[in-house]
Amino acid sequence: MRVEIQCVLITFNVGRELQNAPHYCQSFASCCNTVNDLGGDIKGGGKSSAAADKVVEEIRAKGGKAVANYDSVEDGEKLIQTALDAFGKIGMILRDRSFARTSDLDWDLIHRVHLRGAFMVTRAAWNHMKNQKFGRIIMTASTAGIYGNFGQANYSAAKLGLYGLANTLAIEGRKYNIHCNTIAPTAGSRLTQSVMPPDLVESMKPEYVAPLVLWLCHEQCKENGGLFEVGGGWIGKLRWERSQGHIVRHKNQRMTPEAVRDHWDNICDFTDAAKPVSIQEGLQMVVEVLSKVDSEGGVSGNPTASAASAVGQKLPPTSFSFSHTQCIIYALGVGMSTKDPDHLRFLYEGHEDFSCLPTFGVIPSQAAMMDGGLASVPGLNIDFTRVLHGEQYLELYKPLPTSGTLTSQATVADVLDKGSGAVILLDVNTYSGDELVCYNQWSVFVVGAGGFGGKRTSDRAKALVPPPNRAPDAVVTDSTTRDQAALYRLSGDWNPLHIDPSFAAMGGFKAPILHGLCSFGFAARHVLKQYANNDPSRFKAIKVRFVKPVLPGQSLQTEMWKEGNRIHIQCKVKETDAVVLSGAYVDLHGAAEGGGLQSELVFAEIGRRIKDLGSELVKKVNAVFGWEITKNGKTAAQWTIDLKSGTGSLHKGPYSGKADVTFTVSDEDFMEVVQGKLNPQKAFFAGKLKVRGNIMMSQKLEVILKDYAKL
Ligand SMILES: CCCCCCC[C@@H](O)CC(=O)SCCNC(=O)CCNC(=O)[C@H](O)C(C)(C)COP(=O)(O)OP(=O)(O)OC[C@H]1O[C@@H](n2cnc3c(N)ncnc32)[C@H](O)[C@@H]1OP(=O)(O)O
Repeated sequence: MRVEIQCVLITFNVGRELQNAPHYCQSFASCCNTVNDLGGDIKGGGKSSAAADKVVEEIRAKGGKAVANYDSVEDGEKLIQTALDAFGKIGMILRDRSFARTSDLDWDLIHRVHLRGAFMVTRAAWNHMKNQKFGRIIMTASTAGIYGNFGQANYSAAKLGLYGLANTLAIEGRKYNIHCNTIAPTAGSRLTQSVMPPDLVESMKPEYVAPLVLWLCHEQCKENGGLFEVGGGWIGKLRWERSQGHIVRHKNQRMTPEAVRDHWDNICDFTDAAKPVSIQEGLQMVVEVLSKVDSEGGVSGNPTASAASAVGQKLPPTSFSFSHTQCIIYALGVGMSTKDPDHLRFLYEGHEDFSCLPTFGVIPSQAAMMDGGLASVPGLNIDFTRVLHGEQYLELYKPLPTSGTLTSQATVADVLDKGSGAVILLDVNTYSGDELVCYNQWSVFVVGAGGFGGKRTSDRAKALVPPPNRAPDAVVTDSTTRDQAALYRLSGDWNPLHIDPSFAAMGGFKAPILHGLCSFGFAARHVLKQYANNDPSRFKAIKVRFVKPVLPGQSLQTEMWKEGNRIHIQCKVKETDAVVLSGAYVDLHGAAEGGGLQSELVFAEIGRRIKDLGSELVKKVNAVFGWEITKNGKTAAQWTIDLKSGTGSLHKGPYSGKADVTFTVSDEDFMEVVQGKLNPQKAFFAGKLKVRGNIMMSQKLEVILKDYAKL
């Protein structure tokens, strides 16, 4: 296509891109040209009229009209005046990028020439264009500005600044028929000829750029505000594309960097991307977002519908990698100390039985809650300054490793309206590869967020179990330290509620409070020591309700009731006698599992041995062989045994039940156990007293022997 342009053309900083233009483009010849070039060398120094004069000569030789101008483009008025003096009108401004390369430090020079220069010249021309109701402005940007280019920060910024300028000029000029477009040419120039191979410079001839400029300047061309890459005979248009994005905050909530991180993939997903062309379109999206957030309910709004919609939602899965360091920090966090030699196996990675405390099982799943996971669930508009830990259930399916990577998947199991607060139940499964390692149920109490008309109870909630109505079987008292929370938080619960006095005050506490899971860890290890010889493989599950806050430095008193494999627990703060953990229990795996036998002795044999101890201890109960254990005239247990079948029954209170057990024990050890000299639990765990068969029965024996020792 041949483009005929009847116009006044001003070129500034002409450079090589247009030096040869008159040779191939007749259109220059048909214009009235004002050719500007400062004539600098590529470092911005020097001054020569050669470049501008050469172009003027060539245009004139083609029969065109041209005048040269050698002023700096900052003197835009002088340049425009040159055009007006010569031709009496202003048409098009061509911005070329024949800019001498300079150092990064010379920011001001680059900006003055490219950005400020464009501003000055355009401003000088603007009113003339407005008056004549026609204008075509071409900003010459650079791919260095569009894409960036190593070492060209100042140049890139100035060049893309031209595009920003052009965008606004396109809007402001539209009604005066002033169009402003931007080109980013790839062309051989004074700038690039020193760095490009000659044949490439040749193929990037200015002749392959100028026709685009001429078309954009044509009065028939409607293009306005466009950005074009051009070079080597190819032209492409660029535009903005915006991903659908993702809303990362909820009503009445802080927007957190964690939420941004967790939704990064959504934010950057260009599926169904929009192509906004105006700031209004951009704003429209923000308005839509605001109305979506505002219409959200949630536990702190008026949320029946949206809170219900949160149920069943999955939080982003999280991965948690740990080594022995995290296991040890956790053990210290829940009060383990080298003062107690039994604790060494949890504190020293070189210990032959080095183990991870079972309650460490809450830590991998905690990552799923804490790191913005909970904040990301629509409908749960949680005010995190009002969050308290309400309850926790943990069940292990295998002993925890001391290092590895575990992944956790959390689901909102239910949202309850407790009047004074809302309770969010979260089920979290934690896996090692495909294998389920543990399950947690978190119960998050959001103070003051109740009263939204939701349901009060849930069959999804792990039930609390009250302790038996008797004095506890065992009590362990342990002190937390003033820095207990500061230490515990290193395991990943960075909630400022536990360390920052001003944050604690916002929640209505006079001082930072201890993490619920810290007290939980204390109580669990008390049970593990008391009833499982600190053997983590005995731990099965734990359930706890946090009834009142504990302050770091207070002493925790764990009361325990043993009912078979279930150890009921309740914790008090010793200084205040306030119950802080209630309805709680730890389930243990049966002690006898895997015990094995070397030789077998049936009840009859036990009875015989007990009988040998003396008549006060053993009596024949009935025709069937039997015995009872008494001391000081009181009966601890009555057992009967069917000699023929080798099975027996226990009669008395909680011990009653069918017995079907065999024992292995040396005479001496058995005597010591019965006489209370050897702790039955220790004997049991030391392998001196082995039980096989009905596990409940073995537990009962332990209790019977313990009771006997008490008598
Ligand atoms: C990313 C986030 C996930 C991570 C979460 C954990 C982050 C941690 O950093 C935070 C912590 O560790 S906080 C420290 C540990 N927790 C505490 O100290 C809370 C102590 N408990 C309390 O203060 C009150 O029980 C209190 C304030 C909870 C409730 O007291 P009241 O408002 O007086 O309630 P009450 O009148 O006694 O009972 C009303 C209904 O609520 C039920 N309820 C009470 N305590 C509950 C609790 N702890 N958990 C769940 N439900 C509880 C009651 O049963 C009652 O309901 P219903 O009538 O149906 O039985």
